[in-house]
Amino acid sequence: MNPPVALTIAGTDSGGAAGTAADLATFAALGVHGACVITAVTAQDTTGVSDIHPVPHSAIEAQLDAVLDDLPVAAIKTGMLGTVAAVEAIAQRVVKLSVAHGSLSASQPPVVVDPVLVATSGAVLGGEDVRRAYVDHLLPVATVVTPNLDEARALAGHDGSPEELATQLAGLGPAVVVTGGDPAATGECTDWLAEPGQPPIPLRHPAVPTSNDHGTGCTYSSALAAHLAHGAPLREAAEHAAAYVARQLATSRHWTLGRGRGPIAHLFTDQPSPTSTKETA
Ligand SMILES: Nc1ncnc2c1ncn2[C@@H]1O[C@H](COP(=O)(O)OP(=O)(O)O)[C@@H](O)[C@H]1O
Ligand SMILES: Cc1ncc(COP(=O)(O)OP(=O)(O)O)c(N)n1
Repeated sequence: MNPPVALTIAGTDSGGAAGTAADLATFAALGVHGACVITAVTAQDTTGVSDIHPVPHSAIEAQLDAVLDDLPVAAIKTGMLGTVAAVEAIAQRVVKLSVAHGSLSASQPPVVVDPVLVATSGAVLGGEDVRRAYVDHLLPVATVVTPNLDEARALAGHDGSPEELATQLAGLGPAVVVTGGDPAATGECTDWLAEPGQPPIPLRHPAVPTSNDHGTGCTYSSALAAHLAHGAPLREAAEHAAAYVARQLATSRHWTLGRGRGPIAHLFTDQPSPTSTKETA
């Protein structure tokens, strides 16, 4: 039987921790064939981002055509998009896909949007115009959006508790997982899941004490997309994704790679692949 296919639309990280390196490794670890559309090339290591080179719009469109015209994509994840043109182009593709599949069709691939705006190192990966484009164009057509607390505040346009922000952003149309919590203070992470029209739910798990966490958000959103590609319902997919991230953080916690915040592990772990409920062509 074929594995499900997931597509990541994201930037590269030359240090191999975040971006498409994290996404494709996570897909593979979770039994999903990964395809990728590169939106930007970054010169990046464990200490920060030193250069960003956006991929020309026509090359992004050509990659999207190549993948979507050929492969049976069961889930899409977006990471660093970097420019307004890229955000708008992806939003238009999602609308086109929903028209092609019929908006209520179960075969419409879920779209996980990780609204990458600022890296943990402080590097700006999407400016104010990009933030606006997410709110106006991509969030309304996404299945689920996975901002960390800073990104949720930026998207909502004000400070607030994670549950308030999750509820507000879910009002734009997608389900929302505001990730993170305050692991250093509480020893626990709380991700808030809000589905449109429903009260937000806290998803709690123990925090792994580590500073090797570069790529954590990318790994989480890819794991979420992988579980959705296997046919898991959203809450279950979110819980499995957090468990996967915790296991990978535990694997890399004593590593001494690089001078800054080291990478989350992308090595294969002994976690069994999820059972797929989807058949693919
Ligand atoms: N120290 C940690 N231990 C366990 N899980 C963590 C830890 N830090 C973050 N997570 C989890 O990783 C996922 C991504 O969260 P987050 O760190 O907020 O992403 P980002 O890298 O975008 O800031 C969430 O499920 C969050 O709860
Ligand atoms: C190319 C690229 N995409 C996304 C990120 C952000 O990564 P994330 O996993 O959200 O968090 P940090 O790596 O910043 O801790 C990135 N840095 N590069």
